[in-house]
Amino acid sequence: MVLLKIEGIHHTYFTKSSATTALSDISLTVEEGEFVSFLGPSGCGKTTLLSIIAGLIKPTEGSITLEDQPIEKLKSQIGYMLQQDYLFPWKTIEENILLGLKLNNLLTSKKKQDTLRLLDQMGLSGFEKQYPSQLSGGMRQRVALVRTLATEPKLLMLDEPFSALDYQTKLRLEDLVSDTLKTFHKTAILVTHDIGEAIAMSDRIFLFSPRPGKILKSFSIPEELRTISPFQARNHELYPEIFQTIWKELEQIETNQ
Ligand SMILES: Nc1ncnc2c1ncn2[C@@H]1O[C@H](COP(=O)(O)OP(=O)(O)OP(=O)(O)O)[C@@H](O)[C@H]1O
Repeated sequence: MVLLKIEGIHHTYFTKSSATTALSDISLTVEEGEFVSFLGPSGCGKTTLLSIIAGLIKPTEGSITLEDQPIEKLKSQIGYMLQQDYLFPWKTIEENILLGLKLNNLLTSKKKQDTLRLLDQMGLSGFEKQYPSQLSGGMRQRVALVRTLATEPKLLMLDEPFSALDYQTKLRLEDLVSDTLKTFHKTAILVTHDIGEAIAMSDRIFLFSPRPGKILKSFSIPEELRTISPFQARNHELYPEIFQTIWKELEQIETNQ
């Protein structure tokens, strides 16, 4: 079933003296439970597209629907995990993860129990009363994931959520995020510069051209990789071949620039 439908998106930023076209003719669909990645050169409009999907920017042209309804009406159904965790430093971990539920008047004792159980599943039991500054970067990103999942969003936007982490933590977190999203059958869009991460985590990858961003190609990841963990996928015999194919496409893009 199609969850997200993007049709004919164009976007131009206008300032007093200039007009910058960031996106041109973007159309795609994302199925419920699917994990897709946006991969492309810096400045090709990936963040602009995420902001449009999130309903934060109105596109110059085109439409976006979530379950056939205009996205503007469904902003609360979208969850975020960003490069920075944006946890409130003066609130405890428990207060941070329950904040979204509280603000949306959704906090019940059952929801609280479910959210604390999720924190436990993330290996963070015992840290409820601690403050973000007492946790490592990887732990804070796990807290951010619990906070995001607590409100049960239909669509998750992951904007380079692992890029500020050290390599080992990043690999571990990729596995944890992938496993959690599969368990909850969540739909997600990942923006990344990391080809390996996109291959290891995604069902499909959309490759963007330089600005104005267009979708040049989409790659469907073979089932053999999709049914194993990202770490295992990075070690699968099919992985280097897919990596090479995407690498060559990106090189081609640079040559044509
Ligand atoms: N508020 C704005 N006003 C004017 N131009 C903007 C604005 N925001 C982004 N742009 C321009 O639009 C283009 C796309 O920017 P965007 O941040 O979406 O790209 P990106 O692919 O996410 O980049 P990166 O990978 O470096 O994060 C860039 O040329 C950028 O300079």
